[in-house]
Amino acid sequence: MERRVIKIGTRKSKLAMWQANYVADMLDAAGFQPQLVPIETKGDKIQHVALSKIGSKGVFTEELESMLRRGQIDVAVHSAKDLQSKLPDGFKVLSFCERESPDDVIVSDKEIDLNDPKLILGTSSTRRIAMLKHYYPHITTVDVRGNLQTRLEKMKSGIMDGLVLAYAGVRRMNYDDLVKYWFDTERFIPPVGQGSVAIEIHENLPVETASRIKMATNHPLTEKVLLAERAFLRRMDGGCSIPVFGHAEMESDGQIILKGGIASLDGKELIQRTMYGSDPEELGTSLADEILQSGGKKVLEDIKSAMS
Ligand SMILES: NCc1[nH]cc(CCC(=O)O)c1CC(=O)O
Repeated sequence: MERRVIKIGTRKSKLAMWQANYVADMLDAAGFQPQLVPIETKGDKIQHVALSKIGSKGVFTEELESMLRRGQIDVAVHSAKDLQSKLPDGFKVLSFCERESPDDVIVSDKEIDLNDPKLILGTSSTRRIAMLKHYYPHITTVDVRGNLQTRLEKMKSGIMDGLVLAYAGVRRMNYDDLVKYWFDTERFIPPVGQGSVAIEIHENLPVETASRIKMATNHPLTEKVLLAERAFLRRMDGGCSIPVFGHAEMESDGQIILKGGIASLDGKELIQRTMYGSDPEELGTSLADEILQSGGKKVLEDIKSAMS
């Protein structure tokens, strides 16, 4: 039988290419003929502006989605964390690949003492900044954007002592030996989706092909917890520039445990709750409602008005 070609749309950064190759390998093993189609997105081109200021949702996904819609690619590979919680009409997440550790770490070429009153850490994430301000108010943060390689160069030039990054990306780029501190998942809850690679498709992809791709790439356990996290994010109406965090795991009895919350931009307020459930959508939505009713709504509105 002829191997069906699957065109995989991806961003061009090294990490994005790692993710696309990871999916390509799984498709190859399942009898497809994968082909990478690397493209540059708006989010990659605008590097000097903080992401929270570019503002528009989907700066990393729009171009890939228009190629999916036109059938120029069959699937788009993203970090699950970069995918909007509400996809445009006609699109869906087909697969969530097996999750790597979702935690944040500090990467540096020297030892890091979190109690050092002069410590300067690089990050552009409003969530990481708010969390740092909350738990370590003496730490100074500086904005740093660009791909992992660019960020590491900026760090080595001495502007900052270390970078706060997702361990998953660090691992995939083989920078394990630069990890100097591992944040505790219980306190420093990661963002929704961190650590999992997601495959997005448009509904015009033939159902038969879609289901074969899903069989070859989807990790059902990861899918279940990610659906809970994403339902939570959708209800929170967060967007990537709001310090919303959420992380779900499967308990041994088959229940999902979902922890999540929101912080104010200055880190002074941090609302966090934990909930158990078996239906991912219901669980995610209930946790968000609980947080919104417990002061989260006010925090969210204050952030939105500060940003507009
Ligand atoms: N913010 C960008 C981004 N998008 C995905 C990852 C890698 C981790 C992942 O795939 O979840 C990173 C780097 C980081 O946050 O340190």
